[in-house]
Amino acid sequence: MKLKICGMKYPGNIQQTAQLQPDYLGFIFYQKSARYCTAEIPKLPQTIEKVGVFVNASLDDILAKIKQYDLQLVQLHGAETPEFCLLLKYLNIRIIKAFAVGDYFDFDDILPYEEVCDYFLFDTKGKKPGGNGIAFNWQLLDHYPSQKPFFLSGGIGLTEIEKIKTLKIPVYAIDVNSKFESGPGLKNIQSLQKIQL
Ligand SMILES: O=C(O)c1ccccc1N[C@@H]1O[C@H](COP(=O)(O)O)[C@@H](O)[C@H]1O
Repeated sequence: MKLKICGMKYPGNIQQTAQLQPDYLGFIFYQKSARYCTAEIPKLPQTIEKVGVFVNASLDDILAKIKQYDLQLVQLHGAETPEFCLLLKYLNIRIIKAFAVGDYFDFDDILPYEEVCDYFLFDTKGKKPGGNGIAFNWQLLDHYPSQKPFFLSGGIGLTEIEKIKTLKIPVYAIDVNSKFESGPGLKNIQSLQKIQL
């Protein structure tokens, strides 16, 4: 199982987190988030892929951030349409399409995205578009109908990681965020060091 650490904001903290060699580091480009990233991202080891997280951003905005930060993937965490994803795909941009999961989830919703994104991500439906710090009922994924690899996110801490390891669902990567913070965007390195996948 791969690891994405999301919501990075402070250069020194980014460098310390990178030393833990996660597979992905995520940077939030959603202005209303307390984790909104305006930092200069330090040079990272090539094994770490930089993911820009966007919520209903314009194509121009996404392209500008990809260029400015040399992002390898975009995570679309809003109501982006399959047509919008297709536009990005034509530009050779790799896409993680996020879906908010409530008490119920209709997997028909992911079908139009099957051909136009590289990964799915399932996060908890909450008051905010992301970073709510709450887990959803993962058993809803028992009937996952797709072969596409997916990220699991939403309130994942050390206890949740241990539970995820026992699940039968094919989790490609876990995405951790607020449960490993000392403050918004400031990751707690000691807690992150305890992650064992
Ligand atoms: O973290 C944010 O502030 C955020 C804002 C807007 C979109 C996505 C955001 N974060 C993503 O939310 C999930 C779950 O985070 P948490 O563990 O529940 O805090 C994660 O995928 C982040 O990428």
